[in-house]
Formats: sequence, C-alpha cells, structure tokens
Amino acid sequence: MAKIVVALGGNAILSTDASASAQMQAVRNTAHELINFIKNGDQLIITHGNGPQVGNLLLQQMNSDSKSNPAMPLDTCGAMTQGSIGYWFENALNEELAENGIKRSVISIVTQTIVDETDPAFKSPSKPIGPFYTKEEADQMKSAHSDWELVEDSGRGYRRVVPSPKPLIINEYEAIQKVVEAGIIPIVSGGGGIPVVKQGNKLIGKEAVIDKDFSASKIAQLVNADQLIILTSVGGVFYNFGKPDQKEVKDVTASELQEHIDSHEFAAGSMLPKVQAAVDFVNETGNSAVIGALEDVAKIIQGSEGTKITAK
Ligand SMILES: Nc1ncnc2c1ncn2[C@@H]1O[C@H](COP(=O)(O)OP(=O)(O)O)[C@@H](O)[C@H]1O
Ligand SMILES: NC(=O)OP(=O)(O)O
Repeated sequence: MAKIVVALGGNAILSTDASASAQMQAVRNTAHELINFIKNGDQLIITHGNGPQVGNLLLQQMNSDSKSNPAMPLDTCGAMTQGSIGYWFENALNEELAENGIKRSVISIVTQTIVDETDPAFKSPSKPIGPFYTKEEADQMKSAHSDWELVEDSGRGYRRVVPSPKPLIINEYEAIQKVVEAGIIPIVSGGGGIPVVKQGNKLIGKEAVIDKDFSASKIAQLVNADQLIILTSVGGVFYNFGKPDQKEVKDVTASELQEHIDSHEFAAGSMLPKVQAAVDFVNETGNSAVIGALEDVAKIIQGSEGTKITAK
C-alpha cells in the first residue's frame, strides 16, 4: 500500500460547461478514475486546481459591489472554491466508494498555505485564472479594468493573471497527516491552498492564487508520501511539445528534467509548474513522481503510462 498525493488539473473538474451540474459530472468521472487507486489498496491524498473557478467567481463578485452585498477578496474566493469543489468531490467519491462496496470516509479540509510576504511573485502576476479570451476580448477587458493583467496562455487564448507566490508550508499538514493515518481520504490544499502570511499568531489572507502543483509537491513532502502523481489532460511530458519532432518522455531522472527546465523547454503556467513540482518532490524525498493523463490512471498504476520521474 502506497501513500499517494494526487494532484488534479482543470479538466478533472471543468470541460467547456462551467455550470455546477456539468462540473459535478466531470468530478464524478474523475472519481471513477481515482477509485482505481483505492481498489489497488493505496492511501490517497487528493488535491485540485481552482484556476477557472476562482476566476469565474471573481467575475461574479464584480456584480456585488454594494455595501450590503460586498464583493469578496481573492483569498476568500479561494476559500469559497475549496468549499464548492470539495463538496463535489466528497459526494462523487462517496458515490463511487458505495458503488464498489468500499467503506471509507472522505473529508474536504479548508487548507491555508503560508507564503512569504516579500515573495517577488506579488509584484509580478503570473497565474492564469478564469475564462479564456480572444485578443479582442482581452483588449476590451484591459480597458474596462485597468488593474488587470492578461497574458496569452499556452496557445489557448488570453487569461487574466494574478500573483502566485510559492508555498512555504501547508498550515494544516499535521491534521491532514492524522486524517490519513485514520484511513480517511482527505481533499486538501484546493487551488493550492488559501494564500496567507503569518503575523504573530495571526494568519492574514493575501490576494493571490497558489499553483496547485507546487502545493501538491509541498504537501507530499510534508506527509512523507511515497509518490506524487500529477494528473492532467496530456499523457505525459513531451520534449519539443507541439513541434513536429515532439517526443514523449517515459522515464527520466530529476536531474535530466531539471536540465530541460533550465534550458526553458517547458511552458510557464502549464507544464513548467508540473515538472518543477515533480522534480522538487523527487529531490527532497528520493521517491518517484508521475505526470500523466487522468483517463490513464489504471495504466499509470501498472506503470505503462505517464512520465515517471525518479531520483536515479
Ligand atoms: N512540454 C509539454 N508536454 C506536455 N504538455 C505540455 C507541454 N507544454 C505545454 N503543455 C500543455 O500543458 C497542458 C497541461 O497544463 P494545464 O492545462 O495548465 O494543466 P492542468 O491540468 O493542471 O489544468 C497540456 O494539456 C498541454 O497542452
Ligand atoms: N490553483 C491552481 O493551480 O489552479 P489550476 O490548476 O486550475 O490552474
């Protein structure tokens, strides 16, 4: 039995339809894949992104600017998405467990991630959130909201970007460890965790969105996970991605992957955080990490799919 942290990307929650019912269905499909780990006897710690959801929620806040119904700040929106996505996952996993006759408890934990107030990321927004815009729409949004920054996101359109400081510590990791020891499946650090800074005994929320891949790596290190598995929409890591000579990487050492990171092989905002998070986990623990597709879970468990990153 292995203790595995599984990080779930956008496609695990949202396809093209952002309605609650469509996202719940996507999460049910994801739970149907994740049950393979439980059947395999693995202990799961689940974490997930919130980029599309927190961006959409922020847009909804723009219609709530009255004194009696004020807009919520980004850290609170992050907490709200942990709640909604955690609720969807709890129910989807419970349904899947029941269908397979497995008695296990699932709990979603509101999780805060401590960041450094002086992290330069606060001055340089980089995390894409919310919907994709065409160039024309992006220009319109920029003129309507002078404080917004928008960037082109991996050839998929333009998106708003917000600061994304690096996680230092997952505030609730000791409680999460106890939950795991009790055999409960926790859903943690949703959206990378609510970004907070420590001031004396207080945790103060910051307007940012942490990359869930970096938080997944951090929580995996803190709970001594045997493996970190990052599930996304592509079967593995490619060198020369999108070019005629692109090549899927099957087995790779952390040091070889780091060389490719250093030579700017990977796209910021999409594959770069995944490979860096995986390399960090492998370097810190000596254990392995896998980056692969959500629909390949059964084959990833067998070791026939995904990019496996090892220490040696
Ligand atoms: N070198 C690469 N290898 C594989 N996929 C890449 C690479 N560079 C960019 N990508 C893109 O990154 C996407 C995964 O990133 P993203 O969609 O941001 O992840 P998430 O699943 O966490 O939301 C893939 O679907 C693929 O289109
Ligand atoms: N917070 C975060 O990394 O979200 P996505 O994975 O959805 O971008």
